[in-house]
Amino acid sequence: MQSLTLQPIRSVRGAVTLPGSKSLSNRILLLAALAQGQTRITNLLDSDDVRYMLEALQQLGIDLDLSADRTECALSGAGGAFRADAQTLFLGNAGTAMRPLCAALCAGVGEYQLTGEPRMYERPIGDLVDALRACGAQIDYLQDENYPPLYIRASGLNGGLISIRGNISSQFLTAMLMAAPLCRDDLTIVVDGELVSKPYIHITLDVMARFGVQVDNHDYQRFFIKSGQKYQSPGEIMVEGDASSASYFLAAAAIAGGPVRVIGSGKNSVQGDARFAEVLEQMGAQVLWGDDWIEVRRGELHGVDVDLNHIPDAAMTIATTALFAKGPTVIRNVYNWRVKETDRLTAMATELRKVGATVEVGEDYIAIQPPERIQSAAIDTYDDHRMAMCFSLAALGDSPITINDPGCTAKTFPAYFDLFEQIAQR
Ligand SMILES: O=C(O)C1=C[C@@H](OP(=O)(O)O)[C@@H](O)[C@H](O)C1
Ligand SMILES: C=C(OP(=O)(O)O)C(=O)O
Repeated sequence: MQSLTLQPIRSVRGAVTLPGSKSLSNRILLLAALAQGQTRITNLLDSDDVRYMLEALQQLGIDLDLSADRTECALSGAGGAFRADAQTLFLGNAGTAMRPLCAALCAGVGEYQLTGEPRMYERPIGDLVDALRACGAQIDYLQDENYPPLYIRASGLNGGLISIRGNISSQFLTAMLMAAPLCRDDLTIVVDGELVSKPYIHITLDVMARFGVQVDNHDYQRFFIKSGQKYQSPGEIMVEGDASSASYFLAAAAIAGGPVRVIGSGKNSVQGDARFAEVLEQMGAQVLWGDDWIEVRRGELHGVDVDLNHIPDAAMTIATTALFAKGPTVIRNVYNWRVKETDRLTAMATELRKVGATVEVGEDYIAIQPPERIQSAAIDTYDDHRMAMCFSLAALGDSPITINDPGCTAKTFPAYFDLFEQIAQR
């Protein structure tokens, strides 16, 4: 396993053009594949998660033409649900491929095996499978009950009234919503209990609307989708910059100077993670907002006690920013950190302690008391891109920080460490 040692960084400054959003790239690709007409997608993210979606669509017979740098894609939609022969689709550890494809495939015809990396087999999918079975889907678990790999015998989905649990992942509801217009009848989806990561549902509804499908949204608790609506290509569509990827650069600016401007996501962003900058502001940073950019400068940072359920991915960046704040920081309501790329509550606590922080972890929160001085450490990343990226901030202290397996950023941001170096001043 390779490692990367970051020498201490004195300050940061500059502008970063963000790669395309993972959440938007995979939603747009899937809906373009289900739509009538050709879609030209620009600023597509080139990363492992998107590659798995692209490869799956090609295996499903979708004709697509990628530019040499893989950030532009012309795709001819199937004009409805997939009808393919038995296929094994390998989806890595991409939640945004596994969950939405599972539902979309059930809406069509064919037999499919959905597989992935070992960690994917530890990430639950039972709540989605239950909802799909309530619409008549035939899905079998090939190993453990409630987890991939899955075997799907697809013959279309019925409509009606179904409920879905939303307390583990919003991606289950996203998957049902995107498949809903393909159902034989109108579909009403009721969320059973709490819904986590709610802003991602806003992204889903926004992309569906751009492909011509209307959803009646009753306060994110009940959704009605009229059947017979067809996804229509919008012609050309540009992917917004990734707001979760922006968080590392903005946090670096809040800690060590700036200004740093991220370009591609701003006050008009459809992504909930753009609101990460509000948390930095609450901690004492100075934030400027443009339509499609955000700029941050250093402030005297102080710890905060915050519920970050709405921005679970960017919330990890607050955990390492807390190393530089005065006083403790508590991040609450992030139980589902435990079912993502790794158990992020445990991993975060272990690695924060290595650099000298005092950390308390509960079932759904983490409390971080920063150290007097950040200690040099070799950070394990647990095959979790966000562990690697958010711990790069620890190099803004005055000790070198080693990141083990920095290549794991390939999941969503292969060029991360190159861009981070470009804003670093030593
Ligand atoms: O829908 C999406 O694009 C995502 C939803 C979130 O997952 P959960 O809903 O499981 O929290 C987020 O963590 C993930 O990176 C992307
Ligand atoms: C949780 C994440 O990914 P996924 O889309 O696989 O759920 C993430 O990117 O932090």
